[in-house]
Amino acid sequence: MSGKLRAAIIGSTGYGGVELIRLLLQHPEVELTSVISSSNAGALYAEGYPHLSEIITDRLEAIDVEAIRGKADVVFLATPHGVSTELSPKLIEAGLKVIDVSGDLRLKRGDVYEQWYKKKPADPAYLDRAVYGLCEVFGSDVRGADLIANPGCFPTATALGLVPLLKEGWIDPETIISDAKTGVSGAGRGLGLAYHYSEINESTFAYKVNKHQHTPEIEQTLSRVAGEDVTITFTTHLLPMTRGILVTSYAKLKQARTDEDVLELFRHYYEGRPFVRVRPVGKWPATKEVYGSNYCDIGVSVDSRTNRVTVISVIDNLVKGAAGQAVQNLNLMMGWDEATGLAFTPVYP
Ligand SMILES: NC(=O)C1=CN([C@@H]2O[C@H](COP(=O)(O)OP(=O)(O)OC[C@H]3O[C@@H](n4cnc5c(N)ncnc54)[C@H](OP(=O)(O)O)[C@@H]3O)[C@@H](O)[C@H]2O)C=CC1
Ligand SMILES: CC(=O)N[C@@H](CCC(=O)OP(=O)(O)O)C(=O)O
Repeated sequence: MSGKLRAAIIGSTGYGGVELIRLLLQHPEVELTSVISSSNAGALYAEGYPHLSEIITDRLEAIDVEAIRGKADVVFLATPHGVSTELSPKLIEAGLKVIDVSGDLRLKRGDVYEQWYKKKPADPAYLDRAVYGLCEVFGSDVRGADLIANPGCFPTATALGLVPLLKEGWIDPETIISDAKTGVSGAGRGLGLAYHYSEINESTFAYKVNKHQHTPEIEQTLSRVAGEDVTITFTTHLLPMTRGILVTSYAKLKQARTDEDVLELFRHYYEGRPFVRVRPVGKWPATKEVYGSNYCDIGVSVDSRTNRVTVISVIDNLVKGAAGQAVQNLNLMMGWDEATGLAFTPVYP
């Protein structure tokens, strides 16, 4: 026994799962004990991911709650929507801690989940029990929790760019528009026509317009922070890049403010938070500047003619938008330093 926390990953063969492996392998308090697959148990993990040859020599294991209980203390679920709905209650009842990277436990209202995900919602007892792990905003709820709903990629970037303004009541909640762009790894490793090289290369397009499943998740966070119902216009676009999300949000300020006022508000709100970097006025963040890292970089500006604020936030969808925030949540759950195992620099260029 190493004395480390033992971790298993269900959905380990997907992009979220393989990113969790990268992060957990160099986490000083964690030992990765089980990589699990619903479809390929028995195969060598590295056969599907040759970049991990001689690094991960394990074979994939089947989903077996009893076996997982014998090998792990915490389970990460990086599975398609609908899987955690069924599996998380069983894992929790077996005494395991669970961090769910999928959308199944994020929305507190089952009817809203069903409307946007077109799937049966989880048992309300587990929706109540799941702590929504947007670390910089609700991190204090995560300490000591055993079931975490890890936020979605777009909701992380969008909410971090709007929360300080709503918390202080600086913007009119009815005027928020968020325009989001993502790389193709956001869609996972599965094949799809839209992600075919010749379809997305040298092209860009909007998708799920007014129907994106992250809309109610963003609204749930913003409403919680604002203390009133917030409804936003949210549009996602696919770009020909592998990783990265950039969200541009616009809203009407209730009073005249300057660039410096808004900058100061953001700097104050995120003071001491290791993964949010607020850029100086006029310096706009790029996705490449957070590539492979757990940072969310934010730039702000006020248009004095319209008294609208523009906020630009960027993350790596697979790190701060998925595996990195999941590890950050693990750190908070366990009472470790929030940045344990995550203090690496972005890959640049
Ligand atoms: N990609 C991203 O940027 C982000 C993804 N997410 C969410 O994380 C989750 C995983 O996404 P991602 O890794 O991109 O997706 P992938 O499609 O790359 O991987 C999903 C994995 O789930 C496993 N799986 C499929 N069906 C089942 C099943 N019935 N039971 C258990 N496991 C199953 C598959 O592996 P196998 O067949 O080996 O079991 C597959 O490798 C999704 O819910 C996604 O929405 C969240 C934030 C960002
Ligand atoms: C490019 C692409 O398709 N991205 C996905 C990102 C969603 C995701 O990753 O899933 P969660 O709902 O679990 O956060 C999408 O827009 O639906």
